[in-house]
Formats: sequence, C-alpha cells, structure tokens
Amino acid sequence: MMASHIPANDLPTKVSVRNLDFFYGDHHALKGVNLGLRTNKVTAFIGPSGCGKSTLLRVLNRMYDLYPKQRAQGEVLLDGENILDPRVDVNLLRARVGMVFQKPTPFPMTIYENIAFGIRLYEKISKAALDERVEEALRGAAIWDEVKDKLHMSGLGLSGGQQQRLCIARSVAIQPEVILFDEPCSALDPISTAKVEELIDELSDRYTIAIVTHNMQQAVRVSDYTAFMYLGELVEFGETDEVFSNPKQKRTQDYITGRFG
Ligand SMILES: Nc1ncnc2c1ncn2[C@@H]1O[C@H](COP(=O)(O)OP(=O)(O)OP(=O)(O)O)[C@@H](O)[C@H]1O
Repeated sequence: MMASHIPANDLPTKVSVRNLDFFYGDHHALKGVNLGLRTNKVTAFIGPSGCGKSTLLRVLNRMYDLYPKQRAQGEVLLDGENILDPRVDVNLLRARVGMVFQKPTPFPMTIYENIAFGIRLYEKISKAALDERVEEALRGAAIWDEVKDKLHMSGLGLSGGQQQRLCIARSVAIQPEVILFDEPCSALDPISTAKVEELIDELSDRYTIAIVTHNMQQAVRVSDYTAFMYLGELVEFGETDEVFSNPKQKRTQDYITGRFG
C-alpha cells in the first residue's frame, strides 16, 4: 500500500479501461474514461457524489448487465481480453472480478455456507477440501478466530463489521484476481473500518484492488493510486501521495481541500 513511489506507467496493468462511455438510458454517466488498474495495487476512486465512481466499478465486472437500459461503450481489458465483448461469460468474469458492496450482504445461511456456496458454484470438490477452502478464506479475511467456533450459526448473527469481513471472505473464497470494493466501510464503526482497511492492505499482496470511497483519509491510508472523477470524467490519476500532496488539476485540489463535493 501507500508510498510505493513507483510511477503508474512503470507497473504491469491488470485492468485497462479504454475510451469508456456509459449510459443509463439517455443519461451519459461516464465520458471517455481511460485508466489502468495496476497489478496487485490498490486504486481508489474519489470524487463528489454522482461523478460516476460506482458506475465505473460496476462496469469492471459487468454488474450493469442485469439492467436492460444500461450500456457501456469502449473497452475494458482484463489481462488484455475485452470483458465488454458480449461473448464473455459474465459468471466466469465475476469469479475473476469479485465485488464487495457498501452494505454487508451475507446470505441468510450459516457462516460456513456463506463461503462454501460460491465455491461449489464453480468447483466440484470433496468435503475435506471444501472445509479447508472455507477456513482459508475466513483466515484470509481476518475473521477466522472470531467465527471458528460458530461456523454453523447464521451469518446474519454477526456484527456489521464481521458481516463485511464475511462478505470479503466470500469474495476471496472463489480465488478472484481483482476485488472491487464499493464504499466498503461506510456502514461500519471506526474499529471495524480499521480492520477492513488493514485487510485491504493485506489482500493487495495477492489481488488487484479498486475501492470507491467518500473518505479521503481512507483513500490516503489504503491506496497506492488515486483516480479523481468529476461529472463522469476522469480528471486526474496518479500515485496517491502525489494526487493528495501535489494535485495537477485545480478541480482535484478544490475537492481534496474540501472546497466542493
Ligand atoms: N440506475 C440509474 N439510473 C439512472 N441514472 C443513474 C443510475 N445510477 C446512477 N445514475 C446516475 O449516473 C451518475 C453517476 O452515478 P454513480 O452512482 O456512479 O455516482 P457516484 O460517484 O458513485 O456517486 P455517490 O458517491 O453518490 O455514490 C449520476 O448522475 C447518477 O444520478
């Protein structure tokens, strides 16, 4: 995380967004966005409400596909393959590009099943192997110690912060390559927020991460690179330290100094 001091252009790119436009019916929500998510780095998306941060995130795993009036134009290359191509299998895509939402959304089933369910969708494995994978995912999401004695209790019985880490475990369990976080801490208290931030930092050793956040301190704490968006356009992208200490665009500066948004 923080202070990698490697210019973005010198790093391998996992996801490359090219000339991306997005429409909700007639509403043009993303305009000519170009940007790359660097491999195993954390990229934060910041900007005032309605600027298109969540929309961009939802394009990266084709979440918008569920809605007939929403469409994307341009390219999003995942390891060089355009995931906007209609021939791409969205279920496989979502296994490669996981998503964690603002509100923790555990399934109404046991803690164990919350994790095992997704694994079974994609793989046929023995019970013993499944047990191992569930443990590994819960450990990976830093929640194993808190739940290991109650794996067969409902996921809904956990605290909000624990539920969010359970959702992160669920995402990690299917061994994605990219994880998208849409304001993952906005429903959490400060202690749970700190845990999730720490976890994002750990996960970035293995995954390419994008996070939408309204909290600029959070962007500084968790991200290597920051993208500032405004009215559907990408205004500035760079190393987080640079964007916050020495923004190149006036609009970025106005936003991070709290002059609008
Ligand atoms: N389902 C929808 N139908 C129509 N317009 C939408 C829809 N969802 C979002 N928009 C519009 O698209 C634009 C971008 O919205 P988006 O949710 O991506 O912004 P955001 O930067 O994530 O905002 P916030 O920080 O408030 O979550 C906004 O103008 C919004 O009103």
